Amino acid sequence: NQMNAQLGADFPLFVDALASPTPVSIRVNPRKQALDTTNLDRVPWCPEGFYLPERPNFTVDPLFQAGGYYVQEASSMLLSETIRQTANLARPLRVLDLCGAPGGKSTLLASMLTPDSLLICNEVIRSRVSVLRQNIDKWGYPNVVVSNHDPEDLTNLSGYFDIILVDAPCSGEGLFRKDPEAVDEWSEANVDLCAARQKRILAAAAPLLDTGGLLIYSTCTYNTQENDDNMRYLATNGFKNRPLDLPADWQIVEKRVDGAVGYQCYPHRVKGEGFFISVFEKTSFTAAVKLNARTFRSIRALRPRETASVSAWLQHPKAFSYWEKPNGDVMALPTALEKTFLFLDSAIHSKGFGIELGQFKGTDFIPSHTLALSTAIRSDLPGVELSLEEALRYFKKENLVLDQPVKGWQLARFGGLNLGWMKGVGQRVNNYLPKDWRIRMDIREYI
Ligand SMILES: C[S@@+](CC[C@H](N)C(=O)[O-])C[C@H]1O[C@@H](n2cnc3c(N)ncnc32)[C@H](O)[C@@H]1O
Repeated sequence: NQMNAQLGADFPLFVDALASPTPVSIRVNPRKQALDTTNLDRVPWCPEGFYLPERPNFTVDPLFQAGGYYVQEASSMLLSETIRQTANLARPLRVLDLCGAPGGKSTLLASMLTPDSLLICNEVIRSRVSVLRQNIDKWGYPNVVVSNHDPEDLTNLSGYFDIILVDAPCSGEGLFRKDPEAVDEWSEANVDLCAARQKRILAAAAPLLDTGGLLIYSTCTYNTQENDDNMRYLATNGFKNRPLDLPADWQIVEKRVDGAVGYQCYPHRVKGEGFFISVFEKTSFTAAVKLNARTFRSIRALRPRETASVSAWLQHPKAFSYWEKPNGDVMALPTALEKTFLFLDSAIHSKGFGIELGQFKGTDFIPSHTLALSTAIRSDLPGVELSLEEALRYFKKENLVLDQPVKGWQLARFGGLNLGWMKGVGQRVNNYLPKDWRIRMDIREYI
């Protein structure tokens, strides 16, 4: 009934669209270009977004496992055009993705920012942080931090950010076609709960922005109790709405509420699911918190000899400083962001920043999987280009038997992208894929 009232004459088209197949779309990683996109249709509002003619099994595509692309619903890529029209992307920005897991919009944001920008990807639900961490590791950008905080718990970062994305937990009406579980979870009581929760998240996000900073509020629902009421809440609580200029042929609907405008994708108008987005600029002021941390809490700087050995794994070794955690993990921090990380180290519980390089074991250095996937790794390290069958066996964590014997640390590669580490010992090649990255499905029909 709500949708009927909202859409009027369009309602039957909307119902028909819900019964039609879900479009499949991906967004490529601009720093790991390996996928041939020449024959793919483009997502109009995102230069890296493409539609696939059908849904392949992504798990068994090594390019997907290597972070060459992310599988993302097309409407939500509207974030790309939204940011392009409202932010100055040429300068370093501090960006917070407050409701981050599983990381779709985080990886989109990472792709758009300058390398000396900071992106914090936060997720409050602890069990969802590991999938976020894994997707961020796959994407491979050194300027991204993962954190696990309740939005109300980030007051140390008051006045700190240029952009905050609140991609809010919502009633999910826009996902009814793609995800039948979203239908079962819907109830009027849940809409009430989501609307109130979103308001609490927006209220917690507001003080974290600098004056003039952008608050981007998005949901995957059509519900006016969520989208409209929260736009109204922002417009009357220290924020000025920032309209976008979207071409009419994109068929994205403008939703006006008391002079503020948000943008709604409907599945009968766009090739994508239901999605809503709006942008607000902060007009009020919140004082920043001063923390005078002079040293990191627990990591120690590596000695010059250790630094010389580990820095050789990176393409631009001088762009990083080198550190060790108490558990022996060696990390590289981008020097442009060292002061920022020092501040963050005392301000938030981070689930890792910089690049985890690996660990010293006696005279050897065991490189980490994160390093293999990082865009900062040296491009001329020894490696072996695997066939599809070998790559899938690699992801099953099998020890490969290669045509040519190899010695020492080798990158397993596919389509030019790094998949992870192997080590040649005599005739054998040991597989260093971490256990929790192993694919569990039966690969026999794909090789
Ligand atoms: C729509 S999803 C985010 C999707 C993600 N931005 C992406 O593009 O992949 C909303 C996220 O908010 C988180 N969440 C749930 N309750 C929350 C709360 N009270 N505060 C902040 N985030 C919350 C959920 O765990 C979920 O990961």
